[in-house]
Amino acid sequence: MGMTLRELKVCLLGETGVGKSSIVWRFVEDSFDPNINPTIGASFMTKTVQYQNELHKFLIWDTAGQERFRALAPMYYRGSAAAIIVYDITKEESFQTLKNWVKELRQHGPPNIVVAIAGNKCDLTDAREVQEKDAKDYADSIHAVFVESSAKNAININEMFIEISECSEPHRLLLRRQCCQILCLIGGSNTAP
Ligand SMILES: Nc1nc2c(ncn2[C@@H]2O[C@H](COP(=O)(O)OP(=O)(O)OP(=O)(O)O)[C@@H](O)[C@H]2O)c(=O)[nH]1
Repeated sequence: MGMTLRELKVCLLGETGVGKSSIVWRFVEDSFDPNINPTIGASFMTKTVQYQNELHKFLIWDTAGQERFRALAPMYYRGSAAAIIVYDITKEESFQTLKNWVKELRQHGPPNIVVAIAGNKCDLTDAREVQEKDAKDYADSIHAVFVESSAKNAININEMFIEISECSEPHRLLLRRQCCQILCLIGGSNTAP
């Protein structure tokens, strides 16, 4: 029996150096490079995982966090089903930048985009500047998925992508149902499947 394939376009946003590329690298290749270079423009990767008898194909756009690339971001978040906004738990300023990304997505992003907030580098607890509870409360207030992650130690990376996929699912099923109804109407039937 064939499996259903679901495609999900995901973009990563957040200040430079918070670990966006490292998160993608950990998810796609299950590896970590402490000397990874800053992203130029954006990079694209895909990964397909099997989850509950379905194949979930993630189409991942990793954007560059450096200010000079900021204007490019809309090209990547437009049309995305989900956005992972990353901050660094050891840099309070990166959490403020995250809030600006949330505002921008609300104003200019797709209306039903699933937002996930990742407090990355949670292996560096001694240098923590952002309290987990504060970030979680903020994420709850905007109905976002929230994890503290470590690309270095492979904490909550796979889990976050699966959660994003689960959150996106009802919307996608709803869309499919609407498509079916439209097709039935075109075909002259008034009974939706
Ligand atoms: N300790 C620790 N370091 C990390 C972690 N994730 C990333 N880093 C390090 O943080 C630095 C920046 O990581 P990147 O993945 O390049 O960050 P980025 O957000 O993609 O940066 P830009 O491409 O400039 O936007 C690198 O030295 C990484 O090795 C983590 O979970 N823990």
